Amino acid sequence: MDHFNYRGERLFAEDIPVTELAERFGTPCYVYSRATLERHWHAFDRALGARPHLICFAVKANSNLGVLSLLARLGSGFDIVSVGELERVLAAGGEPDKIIFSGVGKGAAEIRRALEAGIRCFNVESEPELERIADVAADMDRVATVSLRVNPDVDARSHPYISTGLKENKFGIDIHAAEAVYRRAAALSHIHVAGIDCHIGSQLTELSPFLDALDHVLALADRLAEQGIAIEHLDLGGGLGIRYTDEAPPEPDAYAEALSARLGERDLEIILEPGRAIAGNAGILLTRVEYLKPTPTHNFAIVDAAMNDLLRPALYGAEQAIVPAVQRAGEPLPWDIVGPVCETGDFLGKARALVLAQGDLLAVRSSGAYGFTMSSNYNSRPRAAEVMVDGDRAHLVRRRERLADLYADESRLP
Ligand SMILES: Cc1ncc(COP(=O)(O)O)c(C=O)c1O
Ligand SMILES: N[C@@H](CCCC[NH3+])C(=O)O
Repeated sequence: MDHFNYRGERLFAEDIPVTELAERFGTPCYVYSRATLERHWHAFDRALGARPHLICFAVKANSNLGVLSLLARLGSGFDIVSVGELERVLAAGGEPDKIIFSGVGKGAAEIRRALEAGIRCFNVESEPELERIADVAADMDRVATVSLRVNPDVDARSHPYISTGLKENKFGIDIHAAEAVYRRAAALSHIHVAGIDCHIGSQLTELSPFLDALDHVLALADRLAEQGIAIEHLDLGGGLGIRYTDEAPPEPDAYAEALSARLGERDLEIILEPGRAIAGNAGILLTRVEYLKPTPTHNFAIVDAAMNDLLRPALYGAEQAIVPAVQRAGEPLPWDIVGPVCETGDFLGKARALVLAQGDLLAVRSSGAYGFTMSSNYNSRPRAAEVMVDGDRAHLVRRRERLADLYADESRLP
């Protein structure tokens, strides 16, 4: 049995034809491969070998309970950015002491709930956040373990919306200001300083920005050690890219090897927070062609999935491969694959050379990360179903929303 991989070389879990999945579960529909998710998680875990480490899946990439529970059973940790993600991880059976809480805007109630649950560490993104965590922890008579997320001013060379490590970005604490904040943290009685955290962006296709950032982080760790502030772990964030079309990102092995070479004999636990590299090429979005609409300038294939289901093309101009479930003979035409939403930006792909007919089933590849999690009810469209394929079986891990769900919690004016 073979499935997908980072390079997206295989499309579907072979044991079940996607046509059957579409019949059973309807379209649009997200389909995930259990074997691929597991293989990708193990690839990171194995890559770090005997070095003490924790792979914390970035929940924002895919927060389906089926996906999270599968990873929890492998022993995965989780990187969360909200109390909503925390509750999902706990509901999926994730271990609290393997949860890392990132994000620039943690609310007091979120901090309280995370402390109550017993998470492993807060990645602190500003001095006022540090003070808030200390206050909440003092109020609860707990000690909060923290890392400071530093901003090393390194260009991830990714899309500007998903680059996070430049000094003009809102993320992290300027690495030059970080020492003073560490000194403050070390002096707070309800704070335990454990690590340094750094995440410079997503969909990185080269190693050098990661290594530049690591150099800055290691230099900071050395300066802190001189001041008596011992660092136990380095959290290097997520960000390793995947192949959507023709990218050739490094594999986890190569990444880990380069990290290890830099780390040498240092006694530091490594935490990684991969999201996309685990889930991206473990999922596809199935959609059906509703209408073909050739016009004098463009051929539009109107499909039943839209920007509310998969936002990446509209938001970032992202290109994801789109392939028909059944290949038709004939001369390909350039088709714009568009959804029913009332926006010109509602497209899944542009000028794709395909032979199409009304009713055809298409798969948008590499949709397992930042697909469903970024979906919305725009145009009052119900969210798609999510299905997990496991060998020759498939089960629904989230049903398609019913129309009544869309207004169940609203009320008319009295
Ligand atoms: C703090 C943090 N950790 C981890 C991730 C996961 O990133 P990726 O899906 O690129 O691995 C992100 C998103 O970029 C993030 O902001
Ligand atoms: N949503 C983005 C990635 C954001 C990463 C979150 N820090 C994408 O689809 O590429």
